[in-house]
Amino acid sequence: MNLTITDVTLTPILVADPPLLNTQGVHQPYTPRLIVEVVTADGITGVGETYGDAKYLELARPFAERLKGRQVSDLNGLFTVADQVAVDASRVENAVDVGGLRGVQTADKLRLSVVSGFEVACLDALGKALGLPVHTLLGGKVRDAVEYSAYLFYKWAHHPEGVPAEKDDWGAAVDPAGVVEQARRFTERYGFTSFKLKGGVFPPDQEIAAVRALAEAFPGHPLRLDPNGAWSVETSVEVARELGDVLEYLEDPALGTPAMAEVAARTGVPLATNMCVTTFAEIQEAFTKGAVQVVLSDHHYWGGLRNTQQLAAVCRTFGVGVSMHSNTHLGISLAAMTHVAATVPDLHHACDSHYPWQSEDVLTERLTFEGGKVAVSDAPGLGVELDRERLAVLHRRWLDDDGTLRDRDDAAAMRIADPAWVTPAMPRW
Ligand SMILES: O=C([O-])C(=O)C[C@H](O)[C@@H](O)C(=O)[O-]
Ligand SMILES: [Mg+2]
Repeated sequence: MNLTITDVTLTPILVADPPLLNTQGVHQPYTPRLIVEVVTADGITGVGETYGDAKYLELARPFAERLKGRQVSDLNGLFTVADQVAVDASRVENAVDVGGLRGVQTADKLRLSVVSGFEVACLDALGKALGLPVHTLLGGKVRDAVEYSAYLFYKWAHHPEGVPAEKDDWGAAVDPAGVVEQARRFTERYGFTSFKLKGGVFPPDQEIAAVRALAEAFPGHPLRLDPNGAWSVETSVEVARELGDVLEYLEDPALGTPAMAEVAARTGVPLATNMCVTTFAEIQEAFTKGAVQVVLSDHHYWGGLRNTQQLAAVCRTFGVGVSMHSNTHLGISLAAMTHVAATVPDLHHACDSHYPWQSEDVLTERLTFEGGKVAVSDAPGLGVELDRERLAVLHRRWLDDDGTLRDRDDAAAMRIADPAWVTPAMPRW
């Protein structure tokens, strides 16, 4: 068996995205992703997926060059390679990530997000070469299916008039009744039993009313609300007081570890984060201050599936819960999330996934949710197959774009509907 990497292909694509609202603005009609393929000397191809914005692409290209001649099994070496790739200072100075939804941008965060795509591709190739599923390479699954939550968004019925976009059949959700209707569709289509509402869009009293309506429609089901740090400490404490009896956790109510610690000290509602703890360096302060009770891991942020396991071990050590965060992603990443989640012993919360919002994919067969769960594949590697025709179509869309959609910009998308829109100063309420 020859595990030497002989070729690496990077395919940036644009995938359809519905008009989902968050505190920064609204999703653009198409969003960039990067598909990574590594090929071994034996002709085995492994696939990975990560962010596709220009700042990731410009790191992924020199990274890919350095991989040729290395072994797909040399996963630790990926971090050494990442350190050799220079990050342009302008990419990290005063910059925020994912439209401001992932905290402050750093060179490390950029590098780790790139490593994650390659690590998954290497694990897929290695698994295929050995005839073993990725979860076995990670030490073995402790469950046969991974539970996901319904990721509810306030949304418009369609993108603004005149903007080229794919249609979606979810309808609008801009009030409590719309949110409950969307939740019903999620349960009918996918069987989800827990619900997360993306907040920070409307004033808190309206979002409290939406969560109350969900609690009434789905009594006893786990509920979460995530305003992406849009509230002051006082507002966060007030919302926690109002919704404490129905929330499984409140996600990033306030921005930054000190504010989260203050909120945590003043409420009994557990706080979750994918904003103030997104790297190992941020753990110590947050955990010693008791700022978060649940960390939402994300293998793209943390540098891959093995780092996600390490994060879970640190959380376990400190008695902090762990679950999973999601941005827009396709089936390769859902498969990767499912493999790693299957190996984490104490995963007590359903994971987030945007996948139901994605009508397009690059796989020959979409992954499915049964009873809100994705079955853990025992096929070699990730257990997914690339649909090269679809990949080519979505890449063509990326090639044809004049640059406006190649970098995610929720504020720019919002300005099309509301020219006066400026990214809100935080805290917004
Ligand atoms: O949990 C979160 O904070 C997110 O999922 C961030 C995402 O970027 C989401 O808010 C979105 O895509 O609008
Ligand atoms: Mg969040």
